[in-house]
Amino acid sequence: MTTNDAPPALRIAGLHKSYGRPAVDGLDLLVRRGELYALLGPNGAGKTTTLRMVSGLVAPDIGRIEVLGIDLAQAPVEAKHRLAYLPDDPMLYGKLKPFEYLEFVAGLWGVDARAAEGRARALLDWLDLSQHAHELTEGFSRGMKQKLALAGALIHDPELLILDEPLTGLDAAAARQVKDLLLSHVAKGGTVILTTHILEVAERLAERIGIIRQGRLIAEGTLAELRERTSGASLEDVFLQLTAQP
Ligand SMILES: Nc1ncnc2c1ncn2[C@@H]1O[C@H](COP(=O)(O)OP(=O)(O)OP(=O)(O)O)[C@@H](O)[C@H]1O
Repeated sequence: MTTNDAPPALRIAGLHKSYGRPAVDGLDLLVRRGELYALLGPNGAGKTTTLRMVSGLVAPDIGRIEVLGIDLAQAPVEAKHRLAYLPDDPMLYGKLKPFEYLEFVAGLWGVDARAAEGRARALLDWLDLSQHAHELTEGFSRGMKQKLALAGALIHDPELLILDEPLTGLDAAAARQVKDLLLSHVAKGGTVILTTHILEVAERLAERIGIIRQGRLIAEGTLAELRERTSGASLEDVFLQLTAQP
């Protein structure tokens, strides 16, 4: 099977989830392998709920999710092994040091200890956390915790990386490190799906952008394609036009 025949990184069809009112309301989405895809939408549009369903943390009411061609409902363990999900409020274990945390996460994924050690070192170096290797994470700043959680998400080298607001609260240097890491993941053939309210991030990083409103995909394309659909000059103009009520 060639790469072109390979199933997409993510295929979502007819996805619904209601909490009394619909949070996700008939969502269809396709993300190709090797793509960096940004999912945008106003507050409460259903972005986090979608990502949580794709990660297997929340069960859909109706709909189908395929991760790299694997049906999440039929083979949840196999599908979840191929992805990593970084929530916007990741949980770390405060009494662990960065290496211990990464070793622990690697163990959960069944990564060989030696491979995990090398990978942990490389990730901590990349994210500029090596000088804090001997400190407990409970003393880390929010940005440092976020970077360590990202390292944890990458420790088993997932093909599909799903991130909810990965750059919120990071300073300029940390944001650059994280962006470079995401671009490198994609350059190596991995896929990244992220949500962000920082439109500049989507503008600069994403190959394609999907905009959801009230649980449905209302527009999708490259920035140039989205601009063509509207009279917007910037992504902010496009976003505000497309998501304006009603
Ligand atoms: N566990 C839950 N229980 C009840 N309602 C929920 C739950 N999770 C999400 N919702 C509701 O579903 C809707 C979509 O929420 P969701 O968090 O997916 O939106 P979002 O696009 O990620 O928003 P934001 O940009 O503000 O993070 C909202 O109305 C929210 O209140």
